[in-house]
Amino acid sequence: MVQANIARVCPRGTSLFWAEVLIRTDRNILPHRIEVLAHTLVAMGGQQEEHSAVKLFREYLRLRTVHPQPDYDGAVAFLEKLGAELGLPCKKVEVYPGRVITILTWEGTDPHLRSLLLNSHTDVVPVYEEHWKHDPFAAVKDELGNIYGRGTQDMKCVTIQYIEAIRRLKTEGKRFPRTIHLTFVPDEEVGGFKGMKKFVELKEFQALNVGFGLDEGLANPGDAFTVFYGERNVWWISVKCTGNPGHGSRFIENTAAEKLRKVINSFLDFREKERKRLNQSECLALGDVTTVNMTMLNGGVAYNVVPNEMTAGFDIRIPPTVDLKVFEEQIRTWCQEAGDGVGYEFHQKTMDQQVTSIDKSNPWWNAFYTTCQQMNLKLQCEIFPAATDIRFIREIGCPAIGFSPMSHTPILLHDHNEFLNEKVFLKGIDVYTELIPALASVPPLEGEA
Ligand SMILES: CSCC[C@H](NC(C)=O)C(=O)O
Ligand SMILES: [Zn+2]
Ligand SMILES: [Zn+2]
Repeated sequence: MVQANIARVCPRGTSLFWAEVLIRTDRNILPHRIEVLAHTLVAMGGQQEEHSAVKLFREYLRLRTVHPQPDYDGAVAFLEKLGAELGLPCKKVEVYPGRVITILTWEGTDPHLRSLLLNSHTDVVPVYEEHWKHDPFAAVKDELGNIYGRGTQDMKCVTIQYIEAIRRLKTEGKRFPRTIHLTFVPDEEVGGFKGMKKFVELKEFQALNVGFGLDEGLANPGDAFTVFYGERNVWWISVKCTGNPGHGSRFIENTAAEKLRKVINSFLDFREKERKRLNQSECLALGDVTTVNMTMLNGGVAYNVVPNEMTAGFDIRIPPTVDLKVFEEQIRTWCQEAGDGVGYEFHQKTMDQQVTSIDKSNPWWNAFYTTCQQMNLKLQCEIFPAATDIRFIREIGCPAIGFSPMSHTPILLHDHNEFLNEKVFLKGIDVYTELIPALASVPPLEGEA
C-alpha cells in the first residue's frame, strides 16, 4: 500500500529513494502522509542528486565565453581551479594580449615519449536569444535531462568530459606511459588565428612533444559516433568584375554586372553538380564533396549609375581528395570566360591536405578503434565539413582525430536551442575513461624509444 502510493506520486521514480528512507526511519507513517511528503520532495526538486560532472558542466556553460567579448579570464580561472583540484600543474601561455592558452599536464611514467594532446576551445558563438526556449547561458535542464545552452555541443561538453575522465583515472590511482596534456584554447570560433594557429608556432607548444591529438567532432543523430580523420580545405574568394560605367537608362556595353552574372553562373552551376552528386550517392557525406556558396555581393552607388566594379564573395570547401591546383585552374578559367577585367583574390586559402590514417597500421588509430570496438561503439569515419583548430595540429604533421562522443543527438552546433542530454554527456565520460588510457599507453613508436 505504502509502496503503491509512492509509485503513484513518483511515477518516474523521483523521490522514491527519499520516500523509502522516510518509511524506514518512521514505520508508523500513514499512507496519506507519505503522499504529502513525496509531493513535497518532488516540489523541492527531490530527484536523485545530480551527478557532480553534470553540475560542473552546467557551471562551465554559465560562463559567458561568447563572442564578440568572451569572458576568457573567467574561463582560465575556472580551468586553473580544476587543474589544482586534480593536482595537475597548470601553465598559461598568452599568445596575444588577452588570448591565453591554459595547459594542464599529467606526466606519464615515460615522459620522453610523445604525448597525448586533449584539445578543446573555450569560446562559443553568439546566440539569437529570442529564438531560445531557455536562457542560453543558464544551463537549464528539462524534465528529459536535456541541458540547454550555448556550447553544450560545441564544445564545453568535451572539455568537462576530458576533465572528469582524468579525475576518475587519477582517483583509481592509474598512471600511463605517455604524458597527457589538456589544452584549452581561445578564439577557435573566429578562425583560431589568435589561438591555436599562433600556439603551434611557439616553443611552448613544441615543448609539449605531441604525438597524437584529440579535438572536437560533431554529434550523430543515430546510434553511431562520428569520427573525423580529416577536414575540407577552406577557400574564401572574392571575384572582382570591372566594366564600363554609364547612365542607368542606356544599353552600356561590357558592364561589370554582365561579367559578374557569368561568374556567378559558373560557380553556382558547379555547386548544383556537387549538390546532386552528394544527394545521389549514399556513400558520400558532406565532407566528400565541394560546397560553394555565394556569401557576399557588393557594388553600385546609385540606381541610375551603371557601376564600373562589382564583386561577389564565395565560401568554398574542398575535400582532401581534390587536386587543388586543378581546382584553382578551374576558377581561373571561369573568371577568364566571364570577360576581360575579371580577377579574384583569396581571403582564406588552406592548402594542407593531410588526413590522419585510419588504417590499423597507425598505432594511434589502432588504439582508438580497438577501444571503441571493445565498448561496442559504432563508428562513422568522415571528413569534417568545416574547419576546426585541428587543422593546425595536422598541418605540423601530427595525427589527430576530431571526436565529440554524442550519439542519438541532433547536430545543433551554432544553432538555436543547442542542447545535450545529461545521459549522453555522462556516457561520453565513460568513453574517454577508456580511450585516454589506451592512447596514453600506445607502445613506443619508431624513433621514440
Ligand atoms: C577558416 S576560419 C573559420 C572556421 C569555421 N569553423 C567552424 C567550426 O565553424 C568555419 O569552418 O567556417
Ligand atoms: Zn567548436
Ligand atoms: Zn563552433
